[in-house]
Parts: sequence; C-alpha cells; structure tokens
Amino acid sequence: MFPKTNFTQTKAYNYLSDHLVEIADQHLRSMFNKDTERFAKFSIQFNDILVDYSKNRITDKTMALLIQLANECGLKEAIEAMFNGEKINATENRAVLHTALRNQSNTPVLVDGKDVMPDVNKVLAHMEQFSEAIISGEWKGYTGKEITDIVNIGIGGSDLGPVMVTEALKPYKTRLNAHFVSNVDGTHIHETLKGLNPETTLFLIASKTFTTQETMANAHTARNWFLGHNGKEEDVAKHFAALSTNEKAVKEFGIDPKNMFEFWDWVGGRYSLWSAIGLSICLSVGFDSFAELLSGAHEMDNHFRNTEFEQNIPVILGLIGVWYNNFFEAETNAILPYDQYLHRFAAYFQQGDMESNGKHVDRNGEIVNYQTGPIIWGEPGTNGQHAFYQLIHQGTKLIPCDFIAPAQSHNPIGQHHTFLLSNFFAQTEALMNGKTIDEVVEELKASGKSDEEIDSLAPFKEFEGNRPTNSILVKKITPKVLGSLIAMYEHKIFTQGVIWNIYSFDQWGVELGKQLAGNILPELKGKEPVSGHDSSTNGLINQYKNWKE
Ligand SMILES: O=P(O)(O)OC[C@H]1O[C@@](O)(CO)[C@@H](O)[C@@H]1O
Repeated sequence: MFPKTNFTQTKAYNYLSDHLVEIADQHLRSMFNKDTERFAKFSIQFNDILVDYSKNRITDKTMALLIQLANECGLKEAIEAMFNGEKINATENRAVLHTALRNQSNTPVLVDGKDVMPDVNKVLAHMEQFSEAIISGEWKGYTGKEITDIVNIGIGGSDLGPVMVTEALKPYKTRLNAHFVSNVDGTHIHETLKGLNPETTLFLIASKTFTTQETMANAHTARNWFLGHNGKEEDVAKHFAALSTNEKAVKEFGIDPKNMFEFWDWVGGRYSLWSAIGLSICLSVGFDSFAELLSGAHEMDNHFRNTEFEQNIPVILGLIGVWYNNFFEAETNAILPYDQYLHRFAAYFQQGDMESNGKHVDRNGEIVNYQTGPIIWGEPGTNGQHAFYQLIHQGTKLIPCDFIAPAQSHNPIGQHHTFLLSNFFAQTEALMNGKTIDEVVEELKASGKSDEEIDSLAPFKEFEGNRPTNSILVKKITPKVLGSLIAMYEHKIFTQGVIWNIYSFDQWGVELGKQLAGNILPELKGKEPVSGHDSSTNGLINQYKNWKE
C-alpha cells in the first residue's frame, strides 16, 4: 500500500523545525573544525562512486531526524510498492517499473498478475540483434549500402535520455553517427538532414504515444525527405524503425511492425532510456555498453531497495534536498558535472525531476501548503564558474549544488584533468569555508592597500561560505558508473515525491499548453485578424499575421 502521509504533520517535521533553530548559527567551518571525522561520517562509497555529503548543513541529529521523517512517511513501503509493480501512478492507474527494464537478476516482476520479464528480455534481444546487424553493416539500405547515420526523432523523454547518454559515453562510440531531432521548429530537422545521404540513413521514430505533435511532424518530414530522394514506399522498411507502445499508430505511419521496438505503459517517458527508447544508445555506443548501463542502474536499484536508510545514497540525497527545499526555502538545485561529456546531464534531470515533482496537489487531491519540486539547472564545470558562480558564492539565494567529477579522464591531455579537478575540489571548499572579513583585510593589507581602500573594498570581497554542496567523485565515467548515477538521481526524485506526498509519475501539467496550441493552430492560417482570445494573445497573433510571409 503506497502511503499518503502529510509530512508537515509528522513528529519528525516538528523536531526538524526546532532543530533548524538549534543549528541556524552553526557555520560549516566550525562543524568541520569540531569534528575531524566529519568526512568519514557523511560520505558513502558505492562501487566506483564516492558520495561526500559532509559539506551540507547537517549534524548527526539532522540526519537522524530526516531518516525519522522518511520512516514516518512510509518510504520503505513506498519503495516496495514501486518495485513490486503496484499501480503507484494512481492518476493513470499504472505501475512504475523502469526498474524492471534493467532487472538483470530476472526475478519475476508482476503487472496484473503477469511476469513482464519475458517481454522485457524479448525486446532487449531484438535491440541487440538489430544493433549488431546495423553496426556490422549486414543490414543494407535500399541501394545496398550499409547504414552510416542514425537519426533519432523524439522529444522529452524520447530524446533527452538518448542524447545525454550518447554524449556522456562518446568514448565508446561505434562507427555510426548519431543525430537527434526533437524541436518542431523546422530548423532542427533541416539542419540535421543537411549533408545526410538517404541511402545510408536510418530513422528511429521514438515516441511512447506515437501522437506527439513535434515528433509526428518531424517523422513525416523525414519520410517525405527520404521518398523525395528516390526512396520508394517499399524501401521505408529498411530506413525507418519505431520505438513505441502504440503499434496501431506505428502501422498507420507505414513502419513495418518487424521494425517496431515496443515498451509499455508502466514506463514513464522521462524514465524510458532503459527501454526501446534506448535503441539509439545501442547503435551509438554498442549493445554491450548499453547492457553495462543497465547493469549499473540495476546495482543502484538493489542498493536503494535493500540498504538501510542511514547508508542509502538516493534516500540521503533526497532527504537533504527536502531539508533545503522545505526548511531553508531553497528553490533550486544545481547539478554541476566537471566532465564535458556530461554536458547534457543537468538538462536530462530538468525533465526527470521537474516533470516528476513539479506538482501542487497532493495524493489526496488537496492543494499543498508547502514547497514541492525544486528547479533543476546546471552546466558543466569549469564553464559555470565563468557564468553564474558569482551568485552561488555571493548572491542572496541559497543554491544547494551537486558537484560531479571523474578521477580518470577519457582524454588525459597534459595537465587538463588536474586543472579541472583542482577547480572541482576548490569550489566546494570555497563555498563551504568562505573567506572572513578578517582574512580579506589581511590580504588587502598584504597587497599594500591603504586603510581607506581596505575599508571601501573589504565588504565586497568577503565570502560568507556555509553554502552547501554534495561532491560525487567517480573513478571514471563508464557505462556502468553512468547507469548507477542516473538511477541514483531517479531514486532521489522518488524519495522526495514520497516525502511531499505527491504523484511523481504523471504529467498532467503538459496537457493544457498542447490543447490550446491545437485550438490556435487553425487560426494562424490566412490574414484575417483573430479576436477570440485575451487582448495579449489576440495582439500577438494578429501582429504575427501581419508579419508572416
Ligand atoms: O514519447 P512521447 O509519447 O512522444 O512523449 C514525449 C514527451 O512528451 C511529454 O511531455 C508528455 O506529453 C513527456 O512526458 C514525454 O517524454
């Protein structure tokens, strides 16, 4: 039974509110000075991943109370409910089983009394066979040439995951070139198709519903492009595949069901890279690397399901996020990967986190009176340091940051990696320690500044510090490590959704905009002005109609 606790009515919530007052004036500097074991106490190593959460505004008591909060909110029951295939996505009456997609132990997972693992393994085998046929060159296009380019056409969860993983695992790239089209803006498919050869291009139409406007528009344009370049209807089967739950729509589009890779309604779009949606990953980095990715995620699943909360990484990260979100009023969470290959990692979790926990109604249908999902953002380090770190260091907003870095680079050129890592270590140290006004004055004195100059400059050069961070140091970004990292964040999001008593696996909030776009679309034809909207929308549409060609 999935619990429905209002966390603000738990004992732990009240104890945490009191505890916040107790530690409000404790600076992280003093916490570290007082406790030389702080790092050992507040860090966990999981295979080739070290999670250091010691630079957070927590004490032993904080962690004990946060774990009490998790217990009072029934987190353990909720975790079991998910893994056991209960229909915890209640508003869509669906199970939530992205974990089954990587269940390499093959223990049965029942949905409506049926073990889903045989179907999962059947699709995986098809993905493996298909990928190997394409990569080996055995599969030929309509003029007998082997495929050289893959174009994945999808959006949201049918794009962001494949893009992020393909970029993150570029060192494992196969001979195929992967391209991704997502935006309905014609520029996206225009720029992608430029320079591609229809004889050697394979299109993957990735859409759980196979109804998404952007994806279907791009898919039809791709098909017309193919047919417009001497491709024939009977050749479509050699150059188009579909990744979807909607076989009927796939057939209607004209894709051979043999080239359809199915997945199921218990796979959420933003949790679908492990499913047939991951076919572009298999083609980009090879099926073996994809299998390693699944393996890493499966290991994290077992950790999340079987580890006591005190040592449970996703639970701890989720609870610390609740601590800042609901007690320190932090509204955002920055994900800062010190690895250029992970440049789409934060973007991926913008959907993963914000589409899951960006909710204002609780599981009883009541409007919440507390904060729920944070705003997720971030860019790779060290670039962020030259863009927005000023605010993180000296702004008025508290920005909890996750710093991620690999000890080993795939490209050990000169001193680049030590430069990168020195910044990774320094930034969290600076955010934690800050620089006191006395230290600033000493520095200015030593640089020869006059007393008058010191008085005027010092206030601007002080760093409060006490700014919380998590440091996630991995041995190397391999498929297995990446799989564990992604699953770690998925389960962090799950943990927070349980604490906030919200449904994390539907996304009704994306529907209204689409519906209104459908209403407006026919109005954009012709030149006659519209008047059926508010004055702003009318004004904008009519100006567009004046200007459009
Ligand atoms: O895979 P599809 O069905 O085309 O959906 C694409 C994306 O659209 C959504 O906004 C839902 O409409 C995301 O949740 C989803 O990942």
